[in-house]
Amino acid sequence: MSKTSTRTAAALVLEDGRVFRGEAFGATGETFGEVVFCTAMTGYQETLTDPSYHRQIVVATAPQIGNTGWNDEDDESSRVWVSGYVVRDPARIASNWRSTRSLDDALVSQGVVGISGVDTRSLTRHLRERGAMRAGVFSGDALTGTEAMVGRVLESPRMLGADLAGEVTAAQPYVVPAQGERRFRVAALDLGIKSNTPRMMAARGIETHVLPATTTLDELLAVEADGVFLSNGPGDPATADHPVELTKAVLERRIPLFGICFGNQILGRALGLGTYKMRYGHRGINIPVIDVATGSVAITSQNHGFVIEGEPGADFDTPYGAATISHYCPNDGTVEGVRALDVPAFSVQYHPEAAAGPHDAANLFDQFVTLMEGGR
Ligand SMILES: NC(=O)CC[C@H](N)C(=O)O
Repeated sequence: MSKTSTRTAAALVLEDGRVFRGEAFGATGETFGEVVFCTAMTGYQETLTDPSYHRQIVVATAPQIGNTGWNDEDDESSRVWVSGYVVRDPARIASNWRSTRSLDDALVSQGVVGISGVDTRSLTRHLRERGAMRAGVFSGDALTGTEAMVGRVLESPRMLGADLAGEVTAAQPYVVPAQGERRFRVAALDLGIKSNTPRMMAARGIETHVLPATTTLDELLAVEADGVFLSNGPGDPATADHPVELTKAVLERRIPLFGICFGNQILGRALGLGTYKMRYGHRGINIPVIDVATGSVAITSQNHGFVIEGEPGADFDTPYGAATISHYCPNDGTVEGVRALDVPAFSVQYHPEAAAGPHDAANLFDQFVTLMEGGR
């Protein structure tokens, strides 16, 4: 149990000159990133520790944040990755049987600069209309004149063209064992993998070999895996040339392949599709996805700002045979999945590992198992 006692003024400054004033939350200082909003009502610990949010300042649209504190179990990686956190009304008292400290304390101890007391509804409407953009959070000595702060924001790097997987990937390969008997071995390219992904695989008898983003084809093949997994991750998929080349080699060899989010964008590129930056992306845990083949809807966890080009349900030719746009989002018609029809490969833009989020899509890990069974 702890509370934010001192009130230090803070400002969120957007690159278009709009300023939102509030109070320092977490660490005091300055931070920069692309400001994006996340509509999840729960799961802030998973969001903040998801490497895909690297270099992003996340705005929580849920007005009350921090109620369940911070625990030792729900981290999706070894640290908080968001570059800043914007909330309306932080809980003054954290209360949960698993909580070991407050959200504020967790942010302070990891040096993450945040701001509270912001009219996050107004901010979200602004971002929805103008699109995600660069921003900075300033407090303490860093809080200066608006013009100077806007200038600092304009000097910070853009998300378009950002190559960030190398900044979040594991330095060394490591293995997550299967639970119970080992049925399969998977080589997982870590572009910003979340902890729950190998856990979901382990529960299905998969031993996961997590490999750094710079892994060569020879190193990948040396794992002698039954399947290859392409993880989620931060940055612009248009920069992910090395993972795309690896993926092409995997498709040529007909090794079963499954990808999530960044991994979907990489498979899309390997199949010849382009990617583009969305106006404000999809970030939340109740986003609908339609499976074109069955017409069924899954409610899913998502966080992406880029997307593959394509028409839902359209088949297209690739160097590896035919492929199809398998899933789309009914909110805006954007592509949510792609599947190769002549080689064993598929991927989705959403998060079947669902940390946090609903479990509607968990069966995609079972589909990966089925593909690997077919590959034997
Ligand atoms: N969660 C992810 O893998 C995100 C993929 C990519 N960085 C995007 O924003 O679209």
